Parts: sequence; C-alpha cells; structure tokens
Amino acid sequence: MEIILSINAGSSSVKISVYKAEPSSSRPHQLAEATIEGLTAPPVKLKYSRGDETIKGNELQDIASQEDAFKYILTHLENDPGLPELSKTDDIHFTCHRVVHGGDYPATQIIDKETYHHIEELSDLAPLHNAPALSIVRAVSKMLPNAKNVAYFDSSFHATIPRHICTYPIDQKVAEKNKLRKYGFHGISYQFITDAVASHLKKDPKTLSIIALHLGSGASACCIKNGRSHDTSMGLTPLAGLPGATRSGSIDPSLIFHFTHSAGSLSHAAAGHMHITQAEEILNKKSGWKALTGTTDFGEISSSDEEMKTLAFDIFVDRITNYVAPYFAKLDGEVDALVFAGGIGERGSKLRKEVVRGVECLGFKLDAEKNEKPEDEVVVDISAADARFRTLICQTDEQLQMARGVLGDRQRLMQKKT
Ligand SMILES: Nc1ncnc2c1ncn2[C@@H]1O[C@H](COP(=O)(O)OP(=O)(O)O)[C@@H](O)[C@H]1O
Ligand SMILES: CC(=O)OP(=O)(O)O
Ligand SMILES: [Mg+2]
Repeated sequence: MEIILSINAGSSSVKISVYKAEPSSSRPHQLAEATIEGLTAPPVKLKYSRGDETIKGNELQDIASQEDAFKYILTHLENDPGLPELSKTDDIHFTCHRVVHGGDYPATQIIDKETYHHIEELSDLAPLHNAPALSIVRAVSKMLPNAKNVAYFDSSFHATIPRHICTYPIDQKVAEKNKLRKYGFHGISYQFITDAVASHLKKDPKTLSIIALHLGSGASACCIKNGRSHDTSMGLTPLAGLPGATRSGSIDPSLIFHFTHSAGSLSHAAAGHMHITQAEEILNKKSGWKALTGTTDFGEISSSDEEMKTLAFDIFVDRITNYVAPYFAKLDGEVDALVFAGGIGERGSKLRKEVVRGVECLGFKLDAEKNEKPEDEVVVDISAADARFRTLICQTDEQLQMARGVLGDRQRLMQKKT
C-alpha cells in the first residue's frame, strides 16, 4: 500500500489530504483531510475529517504562515490514533505540492535541486504562493526524508492558450528575454473541473467546452474549449483579472504610480529570494476585499448590508460578468455549462444568483431552490428547467487531482532520483 500526502498551499489556507492506494492502482482512496484556513483573516481555524469524525472551526493560536500550518497538520495526522497508516511518517511515499507558478514547466516534476531553484526563481511572479509552497517542501525534506516530493503546477493547464491570447502587446525582445506572457493559474483545479463536469455530462473531456469560475481567496475565470484552456483571466502573475481577498485584480497599470511615488522601490516584505516592490505588495496584499471592507471573509461580505461590503460584492459580480460574456463569444455560443467552483463559487449562493442574473440574456438561468440548497455532490446542476444553457457547481479538489496524477505517473516518478 502506498500513502500519498497531497498539499495545497493557497494564499489564505493550507489543505492537506491523505490517500492510500494499492501498488498498481491508479485510484487514490482518501483517508483524511485537514484544512487550516484564515491565514489572511485570523482567527486561524482547523477543519479535519476522517471517516465519521469531523472537527470544524477549532481556533488555533500561533499559526501565521503556510509552513506553520503544514507542521501543525502533520503533527495532528501523526497523533490521530484513528489514522494508523500515518503513525510512522516513513510510511509516506509521495508528497504532492501545489506550486502556483511553474513558468514553462509541464504539469509535474520531481522536486530536485534544479526544480527547487527554478521554482524559487519564479517566486517574484507569484509572491503569495511559490515561496510558501517551497517553505513546505523544505519542511517535508527535513521531516519526511523518505518521501518523494512532486510539484504540480497551476500554470501548466494553460500551456494550450493560443499565442495571440497569451502574448502581451509590448516589445517582443524584452517579452522573450524576461518570459513576459500570460501564464494563467488555478490549472490543477480547472483540470479537475474539466474531468468532473465531462463525467457528469457523460461527455468525452476532449469535447467539453465550458466557462469555469474558480472563486476563492484568489479568483479566476477560464474559457475551456474542447477540454483545453483557451483563455483565462490571470496573467503573468495571479494578480491579473478578478479581484481577490487581498488582491486588486486588473486595474489601469498607471494607477499604482499615482497611488504611491515609491511604487518601484523594494517592499519591506522582500526577503531572501523574493524581490517584490511596494507596488506588488500593495496590489497583492493590501487591496481587494480586505482594503475595501476590512475582512477577507466573502461569506461575511455577502450577507452584510453595510455600504462597503455591498460595494465589494457588486464589484465582484461586475468583474466576473466581464469575463463570462466574452468567453461565451469565444466559444461561439457552444457552451456545455457555466461552472462555479472554489470556496466562494461553491458556497456563495447569493453571488451565483447575481452573476447568473447578469448573464441571463445569454441563456443562463438558475433554479432558485437548487441554488440556495445544492445537493452535496461533486457536480450539481442548479439551472432552471427552461434555461438554454446549464449552470453547475463543482466541488473542486486540487489535492485529489494531484494524487491521481501521481498514481498515473508513478512509474516515471519512481525512476527519477530526488
Ligand atoms: N458561505 C460562504 N459564502 C461565500 N464565500 C464563502 C463562504 N464560506 C467561505 N467563503 C469564502 O471562500 C474563500 C476561500 O476559498 P478557498 O477556495 O477555500 O480559498 P483558497 O484560495 O485559500 O484556496 C474565502 O474567501 C471565504 O471567505
Ligand atoms: C492562484 C491563486 O490565486 O491561488 P489561491 O486562490 O489558492 O490563492
Ligand atoms: Mg485555492
């Protein structure tokens, strides 16, 4: 039996799932799942589930980073008497790491010295993600020396975006030298969504065309044509496109020079291999819902009638609908579904209602009751009976997607030295 630890370091949370698999099987079987959330909005809380046991909302002290969260979860897993498979950490064969920016790397890589440094070099381009993921890789190397570390890149799914869509209209010599193009992120999630929705609709994923919305602390939209990414809202970095918990999303690039005169100087947060400027610090960490409302909890924002929270909610609806209509056109109106995923997409019924209302003229329409109380399935249809196009909710699972990937690619991965 093989044990896989699948680690998803998001900007506001760390989610870790534990799977077991028979040696020749490509199907991971989940044993437990732990999430620490609220890293950008304390109190930091633990959620844990194993079989029938569930812990929800335990408040934790002294957890300030993704690395702290990882260490806490690992200790929690080792000490759970109901999880004998993990009582010896030597039992862990693979650890999968979600790495947001992989540059031009294909989907998976064993993390050796070279990969590690490559990911480190890309840290400036995903300042909320790559460095925290690497801090967990380092902790794994120390604490689980027998495990093979595998990186899964959020950017790889978007390698199929056509050149005229991923090219920025700037001096191409500079663009090529500095690798400045649209990369796109949340790709592990979009791959999961593509497969899950295709299976729900009983279609070959290669023929599936959807508009997918991954709405979490970081939010993006993706136009998926025949199972492949055709366009997405994030860009060179995860800052572009939709606003997020602490991110501005797309703004006029000149704005920052009017916001602060020291936009180009190094931020105090620059450390080690991270060289981020004040502009990047402000737009990535001091903007978005936090700047507008003081909270990053979109559940709270959605249920409040305070002026700034209502404004934040309306901004999100507006920016999301700004992507749905053009993606609909890019798919020539041949759309299998509009899909909501991510913490806000899955749990935010009011947001779904307003977004779908905003694009109703295209033929999307919700069943109010199904939207309010969706069934607890991986994919749920919440469209009205007379809607021309389907609207779905997909409970995306980046950890499961990575575990499936590791098992599918096991032989190649086992051959490579760490
Ligand atoms: N009931 C709810 N309605 C709307 N948003 C919610 C609700 N519950 C949680 N959220 C939001 O989900 C987001 C977290 O999504 P998730 O995809 O788990 O984040 P991450 O980007 O860290 O992976 C947070 O912004 C949280 O406020
Ligand atoms: C890419 C990204 O923004 O990820 P997350 O939403 O997990 O922060
Ligand atoms: Mg996430």
